[in-house]
Amino acid sequence: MGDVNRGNQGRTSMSTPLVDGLTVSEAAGDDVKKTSRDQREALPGEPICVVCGRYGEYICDQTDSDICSLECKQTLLGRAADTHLPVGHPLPKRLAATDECFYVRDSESLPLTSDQTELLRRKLEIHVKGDSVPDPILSFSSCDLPEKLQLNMQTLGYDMPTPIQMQGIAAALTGKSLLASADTGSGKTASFLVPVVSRCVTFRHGNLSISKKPLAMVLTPTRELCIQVEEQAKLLGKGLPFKTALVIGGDAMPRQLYRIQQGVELIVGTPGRLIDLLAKHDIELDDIMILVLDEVDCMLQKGFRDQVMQIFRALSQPQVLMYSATMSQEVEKMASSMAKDLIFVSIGQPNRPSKAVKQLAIWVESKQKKQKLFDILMSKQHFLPPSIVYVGSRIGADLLSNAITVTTGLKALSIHGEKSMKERREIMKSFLVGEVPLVVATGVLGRGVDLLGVRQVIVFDMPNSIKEYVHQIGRASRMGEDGTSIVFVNEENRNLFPDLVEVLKSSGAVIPRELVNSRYVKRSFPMVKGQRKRKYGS
Ligand SMILES: Nc1ncnc2c1ncn2[C@@H]1O[C@H](COP(=O)(O)OP(=O)(O)OP(=O)(O)O)[C@@H](O)[C@H]1O
Repeated sequence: MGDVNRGNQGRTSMSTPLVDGLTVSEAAGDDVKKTSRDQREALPGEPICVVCGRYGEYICDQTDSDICSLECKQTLLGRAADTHLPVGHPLPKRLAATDECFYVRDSESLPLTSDQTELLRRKLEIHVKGDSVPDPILSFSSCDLPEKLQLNMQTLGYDMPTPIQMQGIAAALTGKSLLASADTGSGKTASFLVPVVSRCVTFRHGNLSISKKPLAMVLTPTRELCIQVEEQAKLLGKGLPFKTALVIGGDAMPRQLYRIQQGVELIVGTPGRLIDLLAKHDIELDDIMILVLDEVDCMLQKGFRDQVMQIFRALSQPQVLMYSATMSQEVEKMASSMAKDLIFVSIGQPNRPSKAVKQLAIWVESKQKKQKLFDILMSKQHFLPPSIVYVGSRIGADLLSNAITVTTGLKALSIHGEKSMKERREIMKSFLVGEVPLVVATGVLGRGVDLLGVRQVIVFDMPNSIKEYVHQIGRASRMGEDGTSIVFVNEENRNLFPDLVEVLKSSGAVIPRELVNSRYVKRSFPMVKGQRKRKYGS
């Protein structure tokens, strides 16, 4: 039978082949859980089922994965059979079901009553604003996505939608424009790519003309993020009439142009290179029906805003999907002016760091920062590679990465906007495959990039805004997995003290004494009777 008991967890291997009627293995006993519904939720520290996230009571003998029931074993084996992930692509991730009532199987996906919808939104902290906002979807199979797209999603391990996907996909599929915010690492990319792929494929199937003008465009602030979004779009659109073109600086323009001329459904690019391309070549954009602004608050900031608006004006009133983990009223205002009848979606509280990242703020004078960093990197207890160190300048990144290697012997590489695209790609690759344990980066890696495996971020130079800090430490956790961040702070960062204290407080992190006592921070401790009032402010 090949039964296995794993340590003191008392779990058994599930080795009986699953056939109709579900024969039960002797080892697993008569009371083996047949469906995931029969299984309880996992307690903290217990193994979880790789399929549904409940208690992983058994070990699948064929894949060695934790599973909760015969039903999930069957799903797992079915998935393994048609999984053809590209080389180097991470294995599908585990997503823990957070609420049993809401993650339901497809056959049970009946429309919700309005009370249920309200309860669901309240439980998952889904906030919506706008006219005729559709109900969130409960499963990917409930919203008429092309079958091949659903298969591709399964291959990627997307079994259940995350809250932003539940509401974002439902809203985007109506064709309405959307401004959405949700935590870093919570699945926003698929939340816009799934409707993009679905709408493009449906359009192509319904319009058999020979013209293959682009139908959708995704704009992001950095080349790294564009590369990643395009890669994900390719995986989702595999086997479908869905081709993509990557339009970023540093790569040869003729090749990019050639791809577009051959016919693509989606263009992913940075605004600068796109404008360059559009100015020099005749690219017809009149079929573009969806424009995505990823990291929208950054894209509508000075620096990008004019370029983005120039591109927007060249399109014929597309659906606009705008996403970020951080928002502001100004962004809301601008977004409303770009799209009529906008739907607003936010999950949890905007502008707060992911709760999965444990933050540590350390007060360090600027002159001591390097030594402090070396101490951390040389401590087995505190250095948790692979890690990213964020600095404020390109030269700073080069100097610090060299100093790290010389002083600690660790292989550290720098990545920033002055390096060639070839170099940037190679560094990213060696970092992601584990050849390099540490990367020292500027803001080019600060937003959006999904650095699977990274569980530690060290913010060596505090960025210019608390929002960038939220994005940077967000690299330490994807899909709610635990991560840690360390930030060095001193008097030079006083402009950000009030915001930083707010963010640390809201996450339950310890606030350094120097910050608590700083005159730049408004203290909210009650005054003791008779105590003299202190003045705060600059
Ligand atoms: N439904 C899902 N089930 C399992 N994994 C998912 C699901 N949706 C997305 N993921 C994975 O979760 C990870 C994080 O997703 P993503 O990069 O889209 O986060 P994000 O919200 O855009 O974060 P950021 O704000 O940092 O850009 C990715 O590795 C992605 O493949």
